[in-house]
Amino acid sequence: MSKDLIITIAGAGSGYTPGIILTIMNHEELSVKEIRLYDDDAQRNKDMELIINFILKRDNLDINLVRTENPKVAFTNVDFVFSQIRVGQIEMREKDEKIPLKYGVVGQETCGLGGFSYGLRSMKGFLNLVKDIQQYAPDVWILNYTNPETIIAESVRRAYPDAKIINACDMTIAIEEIVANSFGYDRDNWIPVYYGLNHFGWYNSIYDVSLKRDIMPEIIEKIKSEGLDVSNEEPNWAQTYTNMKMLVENFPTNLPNNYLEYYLYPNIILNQTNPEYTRANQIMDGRYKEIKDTVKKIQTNTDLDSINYKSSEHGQYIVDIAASLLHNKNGRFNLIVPNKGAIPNLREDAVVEVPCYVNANGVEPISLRFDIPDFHKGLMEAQVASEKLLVDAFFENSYQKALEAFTLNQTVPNATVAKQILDDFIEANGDFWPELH
Ligand SMILES: NC(=O)c1ccc[n+]([C@@H]2O[C@H](COP(=O)([O-])OP(=O)(O)OC[C@H]3O[C@@H](n4cnc5c(N)ncnc54)[C@H](O)[C@@H]3O)[C@@H](O)[C@H]2O)c1
Ligand SMILES: O=P(O)(O)OC[C@H]1O[C@H](O[C@H]2[C@H](O)[C@@H](O)[C@@H](O)O[C@@H]2CO)[C@H](O)[C@@H](O)[C@@H]1O
Ligand SMILES: [Mn+2]
Repeated sequence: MSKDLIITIAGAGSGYTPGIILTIMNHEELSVKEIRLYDDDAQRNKDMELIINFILKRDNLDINLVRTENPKVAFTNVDFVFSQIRVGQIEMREKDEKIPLKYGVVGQETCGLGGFSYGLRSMKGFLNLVKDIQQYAPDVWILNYTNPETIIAESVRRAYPDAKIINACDMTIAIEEIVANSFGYDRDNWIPVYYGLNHFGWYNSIYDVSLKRDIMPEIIEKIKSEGLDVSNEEPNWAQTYTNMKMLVENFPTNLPNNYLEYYLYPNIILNQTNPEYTRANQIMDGRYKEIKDTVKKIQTNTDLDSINYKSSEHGQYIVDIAASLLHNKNGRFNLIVPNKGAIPNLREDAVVEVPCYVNANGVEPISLRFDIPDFHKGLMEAQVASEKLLVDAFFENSYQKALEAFTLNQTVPNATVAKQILDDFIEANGDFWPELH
């Protein structure tokens, strides 16, 4: 295969970049001649350039690597953009998590009010990114991981309805992976039927083609009796997957997305959270430190054998989507798309996460053959409405809509607290947020 593709990674300073590039380089169906690292933080971009150059040389991988902070250079003549930006970086994530916690409310990156604070920031930065991509590469496919994904997807749909964007989340494959590994299944045999909003959904069934039955009921029983095997997980994710047992004990009809813990059990999550040292602090001391340590090792030529970035499920998922588009493979992926009847008894203008086929013509969502239960529908309707109000607030510069969004969020006990947290976030976000009046 002759090498022809150019891929740009936007938000290249992210610690996910080495895993994504290693997946690209080892993928049999993608023949890439150039990878461009694009980030608006030159230092983070340079650090990643150094790491990627080291890996390419070490592994004898032949590719043209370009580093740029200039959108024109990043996007001209490119075939795919993989986007994974974090507007405001980790320092603002820390505020997203800690400000609600001051008021006894869940503080999380993508769920609850932390997710709304991130959402208003992320929409502003992401829509600028899409504007640049549209200017220099109007026909390019954007494969997006940038969070919070439902809010991003809704805002792009309103501002750039013709943009070719696929919004994907790695959470469901991570759930499937840990379930399969815990109980000895082969998930290559699975046809999962999943529905929801991003970080807010449930499995309806998991048909195993080799066992010739829906194995979701027995998976739920196994989680109830044995719990998931969290021995290979870092402590934060181990706690999350351990909490899945409680979720299925109380709601045993469907395998849930773990992120529902923030909406169904905020009381328990608050007890498990240290308001002085949140997930952002763990990442500063983890992924961020690993990047800096790796740069130092390369610069000082020491301990190079310990540099251990690997291809991962996270990279595999987005790269497989690109291959399915390129080679018309009709691969099946859970993606974040306008509902338009895919979930028949949910408002058609919701942005939902459902199984989709991906081919040369883009994304073809699968319509469920059943109505979702009232419990899920009720939870989702409140979530959809609150997320839509937040997007309205962004486009209309409306404080009132933002307050309504915050008040309606199911992690919030009352409107007084919603207003206090909103006002704190306005101050903390400054120019990262649109003006609200
Ligand atoms: N969808 C998923 O399932 C999934 C999985 C993992 C991470 N994510 C998301 O991917 C993103 C990256 O996560 P991370 O933890 O690696 O973050 P990170 O902060 O380590 O890296 C993100 C990079 O984006 C850069 N950036 C910020 N604004 C930018 C802009 N306007 N233009 C170009 N670059 C910009 C930053 O400088 C930073 O280097 C986040 O949005 C995160 O929520 C999503
Ligand atoms: O707290 P972080 O930054 O480590 O993770 C937040 C992201 O969590 C999900 O992705 C996980 C994935 O589920 C896990 O198995 C592994 O692959 O790492 C991923 C990132 O840590 C979630 O889907 C993302 O949207 C979050 O950004
Ligand atoms: Mn996700």
